[in-house]
Amino acid sequence: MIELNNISKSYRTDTIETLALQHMNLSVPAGEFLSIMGPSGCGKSTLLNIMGLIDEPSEGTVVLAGREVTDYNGSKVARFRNEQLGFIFQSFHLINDLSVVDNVELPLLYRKLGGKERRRLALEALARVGLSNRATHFPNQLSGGQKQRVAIARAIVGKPNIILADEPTGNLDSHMGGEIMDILTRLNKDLGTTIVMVTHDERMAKRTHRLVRLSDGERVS
Ligand SMILES: Nc1ncnc2c1ncn2[C@@H]1O[C@H](COP(=O)(O)OP(=O)(O)OP(=O)(O)O)[C@@H](O)[C@H]1O
Repeated sequence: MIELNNISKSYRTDTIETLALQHMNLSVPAGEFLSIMGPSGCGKSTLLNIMGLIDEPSEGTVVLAGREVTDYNGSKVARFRNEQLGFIFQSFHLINDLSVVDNVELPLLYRKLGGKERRRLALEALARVGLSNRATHFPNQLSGGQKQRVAIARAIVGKPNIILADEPTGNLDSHMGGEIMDILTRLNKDLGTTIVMVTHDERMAKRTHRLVRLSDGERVS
């Protein structure tokens, strides 16, 4: 389902070259819930961004949903990302001027769907994260845990095969973080969504199927 083949990534500025990932191989079967851990700066976000087609590798190939996507660009990347991938970030990335349900509908604006159908799907996604009763609220009227649940609803509204989550519980206390893990676990079990999650929290990582540890841009276990 996700295959990274011999991926390296270096960032160049005028004076320095940083090797963020070195010859990384990783295969994530469909339906797996995988966590990635490692010290700050070891390349976790870079890895997730390459899987999510947000960043391009300097070397190596990426296969997602059976397609070699390394050379995709422009509208092809945008479309593939919109249809196949859902993203969740540590700091939620909600739009404060839009209501909860409008935030959730955003990824659907790029699909050929009528307004009613978009609304129905957004409400269905909100029900899945237990937030039907907050649809007309605005993000600043919600707790951190609720904001992250809205972000999850937005990530799943387009029914992606893969969810990429960068420290989804990083800004939450352990109780709220546990609730977010409950929701992700349920999505993985009920819908078979493949999830790759970067975390700093061993307790969250223990709740996933497999843990990959990185150090200095390489897999160590
Ligand atoms: N746009 C960039 N330009 C230059 N260097 C970068 C860039 N993005 C990341 N790096 C460098 O690449 C390395 C890996 O960064 P990355 O953000 O992937 O680490 P991380 O493991 O996610 O760290 P953290 O846990 O602190 O978020 C770091 O040394 C970082 O400084």
